[in-house]
Amino acid sequence: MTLAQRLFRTKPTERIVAEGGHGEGGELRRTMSLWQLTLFSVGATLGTGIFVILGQAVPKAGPAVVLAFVLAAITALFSALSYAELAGTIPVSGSSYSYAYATLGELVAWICGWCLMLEYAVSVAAVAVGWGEYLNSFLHALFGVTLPEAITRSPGQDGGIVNVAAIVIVLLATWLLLYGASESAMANAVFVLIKIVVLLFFCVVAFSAFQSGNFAPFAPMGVAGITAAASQVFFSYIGFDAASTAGEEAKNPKRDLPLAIIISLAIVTVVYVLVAAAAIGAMPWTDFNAESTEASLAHIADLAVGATWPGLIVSFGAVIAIASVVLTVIYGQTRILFAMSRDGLVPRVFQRVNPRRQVPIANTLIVAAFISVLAGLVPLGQLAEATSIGTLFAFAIVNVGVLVLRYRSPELPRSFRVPLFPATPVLGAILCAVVMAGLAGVTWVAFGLWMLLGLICYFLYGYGHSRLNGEVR
Ligand SMILES: NC(=[NH2+])NCCC[C@H](N)C(=O)O
Repeated sequence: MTLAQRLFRTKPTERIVAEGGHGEGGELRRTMSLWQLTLFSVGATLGTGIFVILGQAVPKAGPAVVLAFVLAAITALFSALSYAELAGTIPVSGSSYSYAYATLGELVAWICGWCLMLEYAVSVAAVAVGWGEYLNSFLHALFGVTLPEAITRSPGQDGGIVNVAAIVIVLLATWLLLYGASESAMANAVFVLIKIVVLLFFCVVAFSAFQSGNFAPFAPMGVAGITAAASQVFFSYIGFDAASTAGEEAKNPKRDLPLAIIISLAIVTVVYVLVAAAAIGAMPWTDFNAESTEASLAHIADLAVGATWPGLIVSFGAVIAIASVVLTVIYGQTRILFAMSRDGLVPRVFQRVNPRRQVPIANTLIVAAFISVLAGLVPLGQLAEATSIGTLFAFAIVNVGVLVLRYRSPELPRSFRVPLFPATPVLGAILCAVVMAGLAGVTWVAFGLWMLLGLICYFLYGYGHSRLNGEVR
């Protein structure tokens, strides 16, 4: 087999599907229903983006931040449709990694899996840091005390030594995941309902102090401001694809995965646009401070009512909301590694399943340890951007994957088809590239280094251990 043949060999779709659910030592269990999958995706999506990043995006676009949310949603929608098609065709746990393996070959699949580590593991670390801030705002509103900065901030942020709060939430989520996927999904469902109710509560409170004058001038920074804000808030939409990592634990994946992906994106978009409009209506945009990572929604709720209890409720909602992001995204990361391990591209320990719990225990513990170190020690502002660039790259690959699979295997049964093919996936890939282009230069450099590291790992390990070695396609 030549080098090129090895790098671009694909794994047959039927074989990927047939291997679904099987791990070493045990099987994953199919327990998740459509609504659990939908809440899983909402759980992985709705979090720091609206509770923390909204406050930082407003100064970029002014009241037109509402449009920035719509623009980011449209970008996400194209990719969501492509995800839906591939998730319905190849319903396994590896998400875009597995789709790339079936369509674009082993090397691209590896690169995609490597990007997913930015989307999942690295983003959890970023999100866990936001959790500490809302925890403090909650404790402050309830008891008038806050935890010392030394243990709620990362080194490099003022006063931070180790972000113990971020580590604690990662460990709590891990503990729940070790219990089992269906227990985790149940807990997540409760968390998601709480966060949606709290955000609706915020809307009611903020709309009660609504000043339509706050919306004029609507776009003080012009179109450039809106697109800059859209690139930033794109982070808040990442996660609608989380259901695609649960393909091997879904009861009826072919029907439910596409639906879960699209419904969750719709829910999240409506909530974001409402919350953004309510927030601007209640507080003049010039009062938002880009530097502050302070619990901005809680502050607005307090202002709107002139009391401190609304902020207490909002902070509580944020603590729960962000916890559910941490939970679902760690889950996703473990299942992606599970799929990669089954293909031999990462060590076998990641596919070992505990037969009693039906959970990949060692895998979960390794992932949790890695994320804890990252969350505790790395200042994560920039990591959020690294997450976005990696995610957009993976999304672009999914869009291309739809095109390739339609031409190469038109006969495959597809439970969902993107409308207006081929325009939709082509536009989807272009939009990803456009948003990527809007990210900062340092983010690109970091991304380049990350990719280089990934290639080194692939050639040192995956290339030689791939299960496809010895087979040519
Ligand atoms: N793969 C993921 N779902 N990562 C988490 C993304 C962050 C999430 N959208 C938030 O706003 O908090």
